[in-house]
Amino acid sequence: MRTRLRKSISTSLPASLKARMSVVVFLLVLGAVALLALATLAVAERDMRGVTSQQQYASLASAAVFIDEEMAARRNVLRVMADSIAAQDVAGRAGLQRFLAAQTVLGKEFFTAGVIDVDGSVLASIGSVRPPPGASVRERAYFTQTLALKRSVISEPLQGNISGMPLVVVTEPVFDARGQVRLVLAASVNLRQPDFLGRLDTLKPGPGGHLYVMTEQGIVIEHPDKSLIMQHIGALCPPSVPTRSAMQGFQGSMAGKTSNGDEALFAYRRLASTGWILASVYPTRDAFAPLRAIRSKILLAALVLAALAGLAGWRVVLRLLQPLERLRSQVHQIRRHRLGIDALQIERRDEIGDLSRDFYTLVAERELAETQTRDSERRLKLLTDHVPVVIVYIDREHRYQFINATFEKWFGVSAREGMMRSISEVLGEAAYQMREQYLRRAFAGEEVEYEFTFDDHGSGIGGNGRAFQTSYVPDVDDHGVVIGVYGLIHEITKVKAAHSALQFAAATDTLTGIANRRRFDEHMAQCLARTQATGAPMALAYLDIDRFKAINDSLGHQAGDEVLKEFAQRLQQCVRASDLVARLAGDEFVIVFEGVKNAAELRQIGAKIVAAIRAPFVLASGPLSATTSIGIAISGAAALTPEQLLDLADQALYQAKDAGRDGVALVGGEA
Ligand SMILES: Nc1nc2c(ncn2[C@@H]2O[C@H](COP(=O)(O)OP(=O)(O)OP(=O)(O)O)[C@@H](O)[C@H]2O)c(=O)[nH]1
Repeated sequence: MRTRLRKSISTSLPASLKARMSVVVFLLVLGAVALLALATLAVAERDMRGVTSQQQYASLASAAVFIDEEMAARRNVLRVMADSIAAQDVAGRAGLQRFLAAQTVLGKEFFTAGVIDVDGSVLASIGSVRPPPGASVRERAYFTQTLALKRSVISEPLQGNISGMPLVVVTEPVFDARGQVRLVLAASVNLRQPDFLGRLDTLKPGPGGHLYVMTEQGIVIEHPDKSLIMQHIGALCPPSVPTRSAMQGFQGSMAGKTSNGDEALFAYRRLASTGWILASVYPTRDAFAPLRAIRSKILLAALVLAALAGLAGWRVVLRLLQPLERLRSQVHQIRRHRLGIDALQIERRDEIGDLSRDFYTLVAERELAETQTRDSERRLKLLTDHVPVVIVYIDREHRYQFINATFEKWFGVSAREGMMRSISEVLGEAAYQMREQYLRRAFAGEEVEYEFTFDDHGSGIGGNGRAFQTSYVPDVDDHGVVIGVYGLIHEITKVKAAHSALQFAAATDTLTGIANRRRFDEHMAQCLARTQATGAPMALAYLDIDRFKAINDSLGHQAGDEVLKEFAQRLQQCVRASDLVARLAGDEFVIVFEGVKNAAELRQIGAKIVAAIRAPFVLASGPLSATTSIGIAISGAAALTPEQLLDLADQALYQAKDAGRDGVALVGGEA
C-alpha cells in the first residue's frame, strides 16, 4: 500500500530534478503556511465559539428579563384595573361594561378582556372577538387557579373558545373589603399577534438565528414561524438534542445540531414569571461566517506565498545544480566518445566532486574489467578453436549455444550457422536420435561417455570410419538444476587402430601368422559355451609334425621355421573360414571345428589334411617330404572343459603316433 503510494507520488512528480525540488519546496511552504493558518483559525474559532456562546446566552438572559418585564407590565395594567374596580366598587354588568370600555389601555395591551364573577360567568367584556356576557369560564384552569391561589395567574397557551385564536390569559383577582375574591379580571393575549413579544425579533442572534418561546411541555408560545404557535415543538420533526435537554431543565448554552441537521449554537433560559423556556438558535455558518471568509483568504495567501517560494526555490536549485548539470553533460559526451574519462577528475571538494571522481574510478575499473574479459574471451576462443576436439554447449531444448571451430572442420557447420539451432537441425534427425539417450542421462545429472564412428553416427558427413569419443558433463546451477550440458568430442581413430593392432598381436602367432595359444583359449571357451547352450557338437584336432626334430637337426632351425609356416598355411587351406587353426607351441597345432555333423566328416577332414601335408615342402634348401599325425576329440552332450577336450585330443594324437604316424585317430562321439 505504502509502496504503491510512493510509486504514484514519484510518477506524478515531474521528471527533472530541478522541477521536482521546486515542487517539493512549493508543497512544503504551502503545507506549512496552510497548517499554521488552519491551526490559528482553529484556535480562534474555539475562542470565538466560547465568546459567542456567552454573548448569545447573555443576550437571551436580557431577553428573558425583557419578557418578564413585559408580562409584569401587563399584569400591572390588570392589577391597576382590579384595584380601580375594588376602589370604585364597580358592580353590575352594565357598570363593569362601562368601566372596561373606558380603559383604552386594555385594548392596546390585550386581545380581549373581561370581568368574571366567582361562579365563572362573564359579566362584562371588551375586544373584537370577546366572550359574550353570561358565557361561563368556570372550567378554565386560569379561573379556578386564580380563585384558589387568590393571585394573578398566567395560563397555559389555549385555544380561544370564540375567536379560535391561540391565546394566553392573564388574570387578576378583585378583592372585597373582607379580602375575599369578588371578581376575576381576565385578559387574553393573541399569540399570533405580530407585536406580542415583538422586540424579541430584535434580539435574535445574527441574520440566520432566531429566538422562540415554549412551555416546559414544548408548546410553542412565540416563534418567528407563526404557524408553529400552539404546536408542540416536535410536531413537525423530532426536537433536537439541545431542545430536549432544555425541556428537561437545562439552562445555558451548548453546541449541537438542529432537527434539520445544521450545526448551531443553542442557548436556553427559563422565564421567572411563567417558567416558559426562552430559546436562542444561532447557526454556526452565520456565527463563524467572518472566520470562514478569513480562512479562504488566508489559504489563498498561503498559495501565493508557496508559489513565490517555489519560484525562488527553482532559481536557487538551478544555481546549486549547475555543477551537476555540467557533470551530466560530461558523462553524456564520454558515452559518445567525444570526451575522455579524465574529464571526470575534477578538483571540487563537495559531494559533486566526490561523485565525479567516484564515477571516474568506476568507469576506469569497468573499462579495465571489460578489457580483461575481452582478452580472456579471445584467449579462450583461440584455445577452443585450435584444440583438436569439438567443444559444444547444449541447452535444455537441445540447441547448440556454443560451437568451436573444430566442430565446423569435422561436421561442416560453422558456429554462426549452428548456434541456437537444435542438434537435429544441425546434424540431422538420425544423429540426434543416436545422441538423445545420452543427453537425457546427462540432463538427469550423470556424466556420460560414449563412442561413435562416422559410419554409424548418421550425421550425413564422412562415412570414413573415423572413431570419436563424446563426453557430456552436466552444467548444474546453484539450485542443483541442470541448465545445460558441455559436450567434448575427440577423435579416437588412431587409438582404436592401435588397440585393434595390439589385440591382434596378442592373439597371433608371430612365426606363422595364425592364431596363438591365447586366441585358441578364448575361442575354445566361447565354442564350448555355445555347444553346451545349443547342443550342436564340436571337435578339436591336435596336430604334430612327424619327426620335426630331425628336420631341424638336419636342415637347420631356419628350414624348420619354413616348414612350420607352410604347415600352418596348408592347415588353413584345408578347413572352413569358421574353423580356427592355432599353433600351440613348437610343431603342435590345433583346429577347432564348430558345428560338425559326425565322426565320418571329421575323419574325412583329417584324411584331407594328412594328404595335404604329404605334398613336398619347397624349402630354400630344396624339397622336403613331411607328414603329420592328427588326434581328434569330439565334444558331444557331455559338458567338458577346454582342458579336458584338449587332453582327449592329445590322447588321440598319441594313438595316431602309436599307429605309425601320418594318420588320424578319433576319440569321443561316435569314434
Ligand atoms: N625350427 C623350429 N623348431 C622348433 C621350434 N619350436 C620347437 N622346435 C623344435 O621342434 C622339435 C620338436 O620335436 P618333438 O615334437 O619333441 O619330436 P619330433 O621330432 O617331432 O618327434 P615326434 O613328435 O615323436 O614325431 C624340437 O627339436 C624343438 O627344438 C620352432 O619354432 N622352430
